[in-house]
Amino acid sequence: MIEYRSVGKTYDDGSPAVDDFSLVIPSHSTTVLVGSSGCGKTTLLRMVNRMVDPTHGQVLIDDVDIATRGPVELRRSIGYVMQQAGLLPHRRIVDNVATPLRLAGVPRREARERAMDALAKVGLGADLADKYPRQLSGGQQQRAGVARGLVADPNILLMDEPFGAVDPIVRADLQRQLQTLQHELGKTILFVTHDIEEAFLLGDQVVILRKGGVVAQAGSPAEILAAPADDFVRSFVGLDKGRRRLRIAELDGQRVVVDEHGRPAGVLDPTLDRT
Ligand SMILES: Nc1ncnc2c1ncn2[C@@H]1O[C@H](COP(=O)(O)OP(=O)(O)OP(=O)(O)O)[C@@H](O)[C@H]1O
Repeated sequence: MIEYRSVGKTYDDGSPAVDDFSLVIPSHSTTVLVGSSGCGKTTLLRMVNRMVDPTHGQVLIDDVDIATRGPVELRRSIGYVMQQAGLLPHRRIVDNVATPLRLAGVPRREARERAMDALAKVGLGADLADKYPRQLSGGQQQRAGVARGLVADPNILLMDEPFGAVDPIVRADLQRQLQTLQHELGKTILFVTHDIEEAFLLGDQVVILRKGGVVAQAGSPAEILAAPADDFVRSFVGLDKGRRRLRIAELDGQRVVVDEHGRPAGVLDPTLDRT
């Protein structure tokens, strides 16, 4: 479990990126921080591995204040996947993925084997292992970034807009794969995005932020959609545009679900009630 207790961060230039933020992130589930650019998402994410130290308040992991832990040791115990993958250009993919293990003192041969396993887990073939990042597509590089985040088998995985820079089809593929991996691995994932669709797709808990890291609403996607806290949330999740307000209509004896404007969103499938 990760807990933010009344944390704030003011950078040296005096701008308060986060004012007063509290949140509990349950273990073995995915929490998504979502909000517009500059609302403090990255600042909050980086507080968990001490890339950013709060100006006030505490961050606890399993009830231990992480200010009492060495930043280097802490960082090695937490997986981190960033936008643009962040691979070192002059290192082969397998060596990039093995980096967290090598830094932790794992012998070269074992680190390579484990890196190969991690690459397979994210769907990258062994033929890509000895290539350099520039020889891979953007999506493949992101997969390698996820493999590097997972290679040391951390309990916590921080993901900062990891799929932000790839096209929508590749992005959907990466999202599906993360869902499958998480189903299997059950990590505690903290994921940052500005895309509400991605947040609803991946998040068990979704935290909608306003500027200054102010929580507009936190809850499951269903809770947020069923009872948006205010007009800001209603607009942020698209409830004001009619797209998410659905009703049942009959079409040739079939029951279909349509939006406010009558555009079809899907069919009602009674067999799903039993799953
Ligand atoms: N190192 C820094 N020094 C000074 N100000 C910073 C620094 N990092 C972030 N900020 C400021 O803090 C605020 C929050 O930034 P942060 O990157 O946490 O937001 P974000 O929601 O992740 O934004 P984005 O989606 O654009 O990455 C912004 O106003 C930003 O300019």
